[in-house]
Amino acid sequence: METFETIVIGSRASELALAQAAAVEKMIKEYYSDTGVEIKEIITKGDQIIDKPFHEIDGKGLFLKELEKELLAGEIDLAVHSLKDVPTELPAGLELLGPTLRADARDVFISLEYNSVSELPEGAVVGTSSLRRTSQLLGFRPDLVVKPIRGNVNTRLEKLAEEDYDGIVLAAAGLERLGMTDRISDYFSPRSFLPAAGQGALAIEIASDNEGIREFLSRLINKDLENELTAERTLLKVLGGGCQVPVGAYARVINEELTLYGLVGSLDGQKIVRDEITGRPEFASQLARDLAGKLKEAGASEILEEVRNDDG
Ligand SMILES: NCc1[nH]cc(CCC(=O)O)c1CC(=O)O
Repeated sequence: METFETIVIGSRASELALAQAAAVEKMIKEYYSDTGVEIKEIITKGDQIIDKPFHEIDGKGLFLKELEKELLAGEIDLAVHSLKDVPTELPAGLELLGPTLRADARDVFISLEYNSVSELPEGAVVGTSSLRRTSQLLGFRPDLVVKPIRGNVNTRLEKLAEEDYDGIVLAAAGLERLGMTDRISDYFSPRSFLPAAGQGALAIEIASDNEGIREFLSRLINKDLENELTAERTLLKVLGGGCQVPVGAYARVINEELTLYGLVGSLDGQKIVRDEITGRPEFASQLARDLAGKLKEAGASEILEEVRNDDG
């Protein structure tokens, strides 16, 4: 097997991205103590647009393009991303390695005054720009006012303190990576308030022709995690989604059985279709297709069609 003196990881320059790259660096060093790791910071287009919700910007792969150019040019060996920000289809010549690490997949509620969403007074204002979070929040509290909020995790926490939000919803994983879990007021159960496909997991992207790095990193891959994420991402893909659709997906392998939970919801939370499926982990993608079929039968396609039309 080819050995590497130094592996170059490309990362966005944000604090969260750098923390993710550092997690992969640490992991590589645990497996290969003699290999050096260098982190190359790259500013992406997505980092420069801060004033619009994700689903309004020419979204797909916004944060990835510059990193992908460097991968294809052989300037970096691998790029680390939050898996949930990686589109289900990648450009030619690039691929994801099997997953290695997943932090807490749950969404969390953060408030300076209230311990949970149920404690919020009628008409309270909750900050999120995610269609998936909006639908689920309004699904169990139709009286809430959902107000868009953007920026990185730190910016959103500042807005919570300075603007008129009673609470915000974020991913636990981001806060965990930044060492800020003490800000969390409440954790949503991932089986009832479904996270985004791949939430909390790190994706390692490589150039497909870089067989050396693929083989070198293959022992970092976690098989159960790979099946869980295959199930979640296949469900999202079959339902035709990216981060611009109100689709939730969450899978766990327990005692050699994989259970996949899926949800599609309208933006006002009035129509929510959810279901789950259990089977053998190695059939992850088939299970996801079957669950997508069940969700469609229950009305998911109509809901997604309406959301697309809403978007204009
Ligand atoms: N949508 C933005 C985004 N992309 C990745 C994370 C961090 C969590 C993760 O790695 O899944 C976040 C923040 C959030 O959703 O609160």
